[in-house]
Amino acid sequence: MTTEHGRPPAGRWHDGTPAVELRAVRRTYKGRQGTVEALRGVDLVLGKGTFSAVMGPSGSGKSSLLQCAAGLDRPESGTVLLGGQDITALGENRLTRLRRRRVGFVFQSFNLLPSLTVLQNVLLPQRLSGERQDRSRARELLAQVGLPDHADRRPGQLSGGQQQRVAVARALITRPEVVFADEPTGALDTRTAQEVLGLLRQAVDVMGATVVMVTHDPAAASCADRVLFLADGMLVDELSRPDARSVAGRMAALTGPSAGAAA
Ligand SMILES: Nc1ncnc2c1ncn2[C@@H]1O[C@H](COP(=O)(O)OP(=O)(O)OP(=O)(O)O)[C@@H](O)[C@H]1O
Repeated sequence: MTTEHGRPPAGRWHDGTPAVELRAVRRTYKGRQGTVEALRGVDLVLGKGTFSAVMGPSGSGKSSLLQCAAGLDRPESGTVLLGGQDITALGENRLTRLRRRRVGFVFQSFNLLPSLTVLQNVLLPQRLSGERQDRSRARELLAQVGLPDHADRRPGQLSGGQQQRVAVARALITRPEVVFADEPTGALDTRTAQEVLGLLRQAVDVMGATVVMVTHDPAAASCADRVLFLADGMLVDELSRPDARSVAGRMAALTGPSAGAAA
């Protein structure tokens, strides 16, 4: 796998099948300050084999959207479907099993286990879900993310960019239908960020995965097929085949002095 990414070969894997669907999803938080409506009725369909970026001002509901879509959190009301299956109707144990087998995660802070080797970290989702641990696939993925000789090292011996590559390999080990990435490049320098984005892009283009990525960075968002813009818990805009300049322009409209009017 190279780490370059260009424009997606549009629709190579995307046949119109929905990978993730949100229907009238609401999420509220009750706190001392009162009730916060983090998501106020979000409807969304993300096609199989597509790369979507989620952007919006701070507090607009991006993480809440990702958490609900990934089955890490439950909406107050509304429905979330993964591969056509209603995950909001599942009990905790079945939801956990489904997440482990069918969903991959990449976080800003890498979240590798320091006491495990790189190879063991990549195999962890299979170990947790009780599947056979496929060491040859793990080594293959490590080679694809550019770390063929790092399997026996510990995460602490790797750079931030290398750790995030391991996290991408780990996210892909179970051949998940959807990879959810929350600010995956937030802790990386520009060049390393581009390399990690290239790996996510290739997961879509080569493996047919569906990627959903929250980001604050217009350059990162421009690697996606589609950018969704949230404001005040609602989807207010979107861009297809984005470039960094147009993404930055839309964001400025949401965060600038007349943002209320734009949203
Ligand atoms: N656990 C919680 N308890 C109370 N309020 C919460 C909680 N989590 C999120 N919120 C509130 O819900 C709203 C949406 O939060 P969310 O984290 O989804 O936004 P975000 O767009 O991801 O923000 P950021 O870009 O700053 O990470 C915010 O007003 C936030 O304060």
